[in-house]
Amino acid sequence: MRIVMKFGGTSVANGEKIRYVAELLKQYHEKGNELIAVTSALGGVTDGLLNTAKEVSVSGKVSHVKEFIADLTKKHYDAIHVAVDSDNLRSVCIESVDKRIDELEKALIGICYLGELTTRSIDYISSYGERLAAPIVSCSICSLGIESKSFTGGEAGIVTDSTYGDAKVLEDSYSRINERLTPLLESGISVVTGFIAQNHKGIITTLGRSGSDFSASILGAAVKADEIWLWKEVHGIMTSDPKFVPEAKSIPQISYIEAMELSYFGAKVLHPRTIEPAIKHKIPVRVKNTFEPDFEGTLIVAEQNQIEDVVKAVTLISRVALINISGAGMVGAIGTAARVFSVLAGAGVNIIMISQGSSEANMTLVVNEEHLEQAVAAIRSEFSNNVIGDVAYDRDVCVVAVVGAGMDGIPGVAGKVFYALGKGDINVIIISQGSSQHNISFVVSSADAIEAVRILHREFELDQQR
Ligand SMILES: Nc1ncnc2c1ncn2[C@@H]1O[C@H](COP(=O)(O)OP(=O)(O)O)[C@@H](O)[C@H]1O
Ligand SMILES: N[C@@H](CC(=O)OP(=O)(O)O)C(=O)O
Repeated sequence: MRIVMKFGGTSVANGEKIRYVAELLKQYHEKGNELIAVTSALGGVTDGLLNTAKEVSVSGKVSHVKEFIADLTKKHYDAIHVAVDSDNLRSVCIESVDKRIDELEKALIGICYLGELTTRSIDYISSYGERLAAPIVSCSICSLGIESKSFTGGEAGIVTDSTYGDAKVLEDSYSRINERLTPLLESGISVVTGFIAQNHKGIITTLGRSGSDFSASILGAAVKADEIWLWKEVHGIMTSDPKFVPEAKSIPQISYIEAMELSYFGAKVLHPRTIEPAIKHKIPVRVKNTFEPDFEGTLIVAEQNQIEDVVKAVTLISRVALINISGAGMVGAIGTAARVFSVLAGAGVNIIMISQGSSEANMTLVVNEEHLEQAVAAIRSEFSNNVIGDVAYDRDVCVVAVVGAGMDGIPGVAGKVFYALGKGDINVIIISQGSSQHNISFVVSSADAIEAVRILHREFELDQQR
């Protein structure tokens, strides 16, 4: 089988884990599979890079850069010493890591002096997590006697537009990746950085946080893989986030559409755009636990399962905010909603949920918390003519969603959801159901959110073995 295997930050968190991953790849390689590995940054490194860049762009403290670089160097040197056996390979690996850390240090010091951090520089800085990880994973594979070379996403052929932080992949990437990586499949395992790509000028771009899943899917589609495997620290896609719902169970099979809805509604197990290239080329995606490789995990496929559960999972999106726009002037004022949407689009704000009562005197929107200030400012400036009386907001909210294609056309699901919440004394602030009928989502206060998820998980008996 031809498989693209992606390992997330928790799977390559340190030298021991990288070595384990290399051994896992070796086993699958020796069984006759053709493999491409996609690696994320060592756990926590991307956050560290971003936090440091933000901090020094304000404080201008070069000493802070030096401390961060010393820690980062130690973390990667430690990993190399454990993950790479031969002295020769170790020094090759250290040389490539040293070169990258040196570039990174210069860039961070530049940010200290400039005192500004553009979206382009954020992508450049955050790319170093994966750019430091890939040579270590590759050298670890080599030290087990298998040929391996590492590539950045751009070197592998992923070219995007210049929407830094959330770049869109250009269509010609697929044939370029195929030309560059397919000939290497027979001889060994190519290791490609997840998350990062480049624009047509060769400037680094990123595919959005947690974008390594998406990278794997792009590469899988390009080399016409039989399957794409995403290795994680969990038993696949589960009926809820096991961090909040310890009884959550692994879902053996799920459709592309359900997986997309789950990731859109906050299941952090999958980057929301991961499935797009897989759907286009009908490639099955497996989500597996790195540390229990014999457990089947979840298979994501085009077809629905024969025996459908009405609800497959309950998800939670935190770090969102609610905006309530109200005013008597909105009643019958044609085009108000269009103006709100267009002004928010212009301000780069993504709307997660919308609700408008038939009285038309108010409209409620849910946006990512980080977009709240720009959203409120944009709406206030657009409606200075008193159509809108007030723009209120609340940061203390979460979106909860029940997801499952089986609820399509089945009466009573919404009734069951809201009856159970009522019984549990959970106040629902707004409700939304898409016309796809694959989800019902609603907003509750942050204080109630985890309890709401647990209540629904029990109500739909998701804690029972399937
Ligand atoms: N429905 C869900 N199923 C499985 N994991 C979930 C779900 N919702 C949220 N998660 C979280 O997603 C994370 C996925 O595993 P992780 O190894 O961190 O992936 P990666 O390193 O690829 O980002 C877990 O930490 C888990 O808590
Ligand atoms: N390292 C990047 C990309 C990524 O996908 O990471 P992970 O696979 O650990 O979620 C991030 O933290 O966003």
